[in-house]
Amino acid sequence: MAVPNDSFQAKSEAFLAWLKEKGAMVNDGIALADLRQSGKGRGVVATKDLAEDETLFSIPRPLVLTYEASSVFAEHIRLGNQLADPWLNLILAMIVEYLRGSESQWKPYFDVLPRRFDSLMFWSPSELEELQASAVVHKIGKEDADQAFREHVVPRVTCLHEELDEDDILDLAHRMGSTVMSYAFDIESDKVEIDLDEEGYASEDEDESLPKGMVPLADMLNADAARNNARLFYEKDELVMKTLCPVKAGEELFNDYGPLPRSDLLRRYGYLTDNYQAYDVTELSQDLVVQTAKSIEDLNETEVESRLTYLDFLAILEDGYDVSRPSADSPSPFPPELLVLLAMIVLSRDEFLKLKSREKTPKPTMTPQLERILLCCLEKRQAEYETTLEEDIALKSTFETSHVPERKIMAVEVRIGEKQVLASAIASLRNSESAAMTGQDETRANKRQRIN
Ligand SMILES: C[S@@+](CC[C@H](N)C(=O)[O-])C[C@H]1O[C@@H](n2cnc3c(N)ncnc32)[C@H](O)[C@@H]1O
Repeated sequence: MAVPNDSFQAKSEAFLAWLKEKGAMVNDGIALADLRQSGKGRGVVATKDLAEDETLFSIPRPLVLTYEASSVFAEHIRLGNQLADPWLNLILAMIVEYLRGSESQWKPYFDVLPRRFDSLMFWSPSELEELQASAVVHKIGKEDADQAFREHVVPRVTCLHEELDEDDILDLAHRMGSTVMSYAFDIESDKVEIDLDEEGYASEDEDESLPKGMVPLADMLNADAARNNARLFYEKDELVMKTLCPVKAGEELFNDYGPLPRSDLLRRYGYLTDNYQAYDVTELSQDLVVQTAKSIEDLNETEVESRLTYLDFLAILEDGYDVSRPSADSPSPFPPELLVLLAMIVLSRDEFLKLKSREKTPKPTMTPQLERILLCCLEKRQAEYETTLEEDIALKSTFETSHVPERKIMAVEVRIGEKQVLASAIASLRNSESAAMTGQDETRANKRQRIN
């Protein structure tokens, strides 16, 4: 008896048929699989053993959904109505193409894109409360997105669809905005050289300015931190997904979404896996750091302000500083920018003026004075969470035997990760404090011995 072709599977098949009809090449050793059982939606899996550097599929550039390729672009050029923001442009293009229904060449693609999201934008206030003091709660940006959509997207869509009211358009904008956030690629042209760091990531500024595009099928690959085995290459006429290592039949193909802390993974993609634990961070706000330093060191308000203004002028002042888990590559949990900020605000006035005259900053070197301030910052930060790490670990152990909503489980994982980062940074500072005290005791004992 034939297996019933549910609409999920039928949509996947129609999507693949559409791709091939439009000139995409798809390796017959891969399949677009139904991974809903493991909570991953669709994913790409190997159906045969694949070699390293093997082409999985290639997508002709005209199939990539970009603002420039969409039907709205020519209209905006005619009206002089373009936006400078590449994200808003793509969201607008997606809305307009989606509303064209079967008139749009991308209709079979929209049929496999999600309508429901677990990213933080869609969490209720009570679900967000489970994240406690995580700084990610302040980075969701729903109000800012609403404002940008009202100002730029709603009027442009209304011009084309008078039948839609503002709320309908806002809902669509959030849906497309979240799709773009978790599916879009930075589209490198085959000509432009961009600066990539050692791990192959563009800097945040480069990232923001690159045009954004939706690459059908390339965005059906899931990701799981260290399990990355495929990558998209930007060639002249097409975008090509290739294996990075040999892949066995039955294994899933994973793209790389970047070294994201689990809080950000949840914010942008709405899922978590343990493999991202290594990237967890907890944020110390500039305000917390500055206020703590002021109160411990009894610093002068005006002096501190002048140091902050100077760091801002040098473009090295941040709103928040990520404390991370120490690793072999980066053994200190504290970013150099945080040490520079602290070193700068505790400098004497003379030393500050000397550095300023040469447009310099202090070296990011840890000192006992900075350690004392940081320890106090971390303890204050720890107290901002409503429960302790131990309480959360005990709570997590009850999840196996009781039914708990998925979003709550993910929130508890995120706050456990952040509290572990805090606990480990606090332990490292306390160890260093007690090592310094032992060192002082030994020096004193040695002196005494010499005197006796
Ligand atoms: C670029 S899409 C990948 C294709 C997606 N699975 C689909 O069905 O359309 C990114 C989304 O896939 C899901 N995802 C990716 N990797 C995952 C993983 N390792 N575990 C669970 N969900 C994952 C998340 O919902 C994420 O927002």
